[in-house]
Amino acid sequence: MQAPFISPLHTTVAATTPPTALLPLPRVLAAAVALVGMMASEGGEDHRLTRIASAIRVIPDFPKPGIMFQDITTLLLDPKAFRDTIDMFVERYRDQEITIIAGVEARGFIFGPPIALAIGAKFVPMRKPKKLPGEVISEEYSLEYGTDRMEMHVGAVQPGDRALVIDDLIATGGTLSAAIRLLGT
Ligand SMILES: O=P(O)(O)OC[C@H]1O[C@H](OP(=O)(O)OP(=O)(O)O)[C@H](O)[C@@H]1O
Ligand SMILES: Nc1ncnc2[nH]cnc12
Repeated sequence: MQAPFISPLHTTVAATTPPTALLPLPRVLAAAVALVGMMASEGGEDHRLTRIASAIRVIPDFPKPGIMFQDITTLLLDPKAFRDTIDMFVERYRDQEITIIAGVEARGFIFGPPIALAIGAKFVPMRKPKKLPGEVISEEYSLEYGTDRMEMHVGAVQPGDRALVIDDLIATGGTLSAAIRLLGT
């Protein structure tokens, strides 16, 4: 089994300290979702994690030297591991009054919608620049290998909404932080 990819924000941001005080409206149950972050914080307590961890392929030096790329496309080829992944998030968040799943392009678009449907929440896409047709708000952020900008439709989130951000992993945390700032805006 590969070594779990460390996702330091998951426990502090998503699991234990929702930064609702920082972002009063809409309330953001911050959310991090890093599949592998969950593995790192929960160890081997759930037998499903072993299969999920094994299903994620690690490709060294992609897209540039020094990056250990965590490839979730191999997880998608394993229906049981994919199902277990969705189920674990649903079990964790279904009773937390979440009204919005915010999925980060592109891999948050794979995991976010099934979780949203299962918990009865709206799905809000957080997109790369110039993809959304309506009025947008945007945030720039730094990545492990570059910079990017994220956009969200104005009005997608209403006061009182409680949002969960879904993505496949956290590396620097820049993407997740940008998503939280956007939702707070
Ligand atoms: O914690 P961070 O350093 O911000 O990195 C994590 C982000 O990087 C990856 O997406 P990427 O920007 O590569 O876009 P993609 O999903 O479209 O490939 C990943 O899916 C996260 O969104
Ligand atoms: N190490 C990594 N693996 C997969 N996607 C990433 N995005 C940023 N860093 C990454």
